[in-house]
Amino acid sequence: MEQKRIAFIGAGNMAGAIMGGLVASGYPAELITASNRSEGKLETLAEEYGIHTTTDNLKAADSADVVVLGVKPNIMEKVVKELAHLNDGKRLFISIAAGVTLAHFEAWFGAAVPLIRTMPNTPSLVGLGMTGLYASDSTNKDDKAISDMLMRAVGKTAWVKTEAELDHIIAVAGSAPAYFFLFMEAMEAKAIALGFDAVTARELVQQTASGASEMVRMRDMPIRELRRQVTSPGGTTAKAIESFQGAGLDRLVSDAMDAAIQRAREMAKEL
Ligand SMILES: NC(=O)C1=CN([C@@H]2O[C@H](COP(=O)(O)OP(=O)(O)OC[C@H]3O[C@@H](n4cnc5c(N)ncnc54)[C@H](O)[C@@H]3O)[C@@H](O)[C@H]2O)C=CC1
Ligand SMILES: O=C(O)[C@@H]1CCC=N1
Repeated sequence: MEQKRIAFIGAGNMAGAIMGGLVASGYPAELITASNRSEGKLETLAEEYGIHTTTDNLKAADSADVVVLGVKPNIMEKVVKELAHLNDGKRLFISIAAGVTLAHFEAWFGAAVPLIRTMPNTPSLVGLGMTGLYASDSTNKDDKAISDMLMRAVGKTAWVKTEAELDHIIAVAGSAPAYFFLFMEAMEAKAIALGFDAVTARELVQQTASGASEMVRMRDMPIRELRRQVTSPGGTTAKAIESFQGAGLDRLVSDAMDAAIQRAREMAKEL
């Protein structure tokens, strides 16, 4: 694939992770420019990755073939309107923002735009991201390939065929690290209440979560079967699982994921 000049507009946590992943995967740092409102983050990025930096969004985007829009959803309209005249039908725009739809982008650009919407998650910061991607009709094969390459630099990718499915990706992956953190927080708090010191409690929870996750990754069997293997009939695990299921865990999880999807739709309407 021909190597493109890539500009990141908004160089926060998520965009910073993608830039780091790109450079680590061997993408030439001299082809990457980060633009951010504040200079502090830019200095760190320039030092760590050797990329170009600027506080001038327009300058960054103007010199790029691919523009990654990495600002928060409520800032997006302002940023896009500033860059709208750069939409020449060839330059690719990639959004990582939740709840900002293709219709918003087209309204703010004032025209159809080659745009790929993505929904990453924070484990991208440690190279274990899971990103959903959706391509607008104005994009081509190369646009999809470069977006996929960008997000694979920080983890795995899954393409969806409709924009609505990106809201489902938010529920299953984008927001989902927080569900696991919440569960781990509750376990850590209980471990401390049981008398473990904070360091040990954290390690017990972290290593167990990581071990369970690795088993799902490495063993080609249903997750239900992995659970069954821990659960001796009449044993301790069975009692714990009974307690979770008695409290309606499946329903709680399903309701929580529906709430995330609902909020993504609302956010789109609020813009
Ligand atoms: N945090 C998460 O779990 C996820 C976040 N996202 C999306 O990623 C996007 C960025 O989120 P984070 O990286 O977490 O936020 P962040 O706050 O770390 O990054 C946003 C950056 O944009 C900069 N910025 C603000 N106004 C600007 C402007 N006018 N021009 C240039 N830069 C400007 C800020 O200084 C900041 O560095 C959001 O749209 C969010 O919806 C998507 C998936 C997951
Ligand atoms: O909570 C949010 O709105 C963003 C999108 C997915 C994860 N964080």
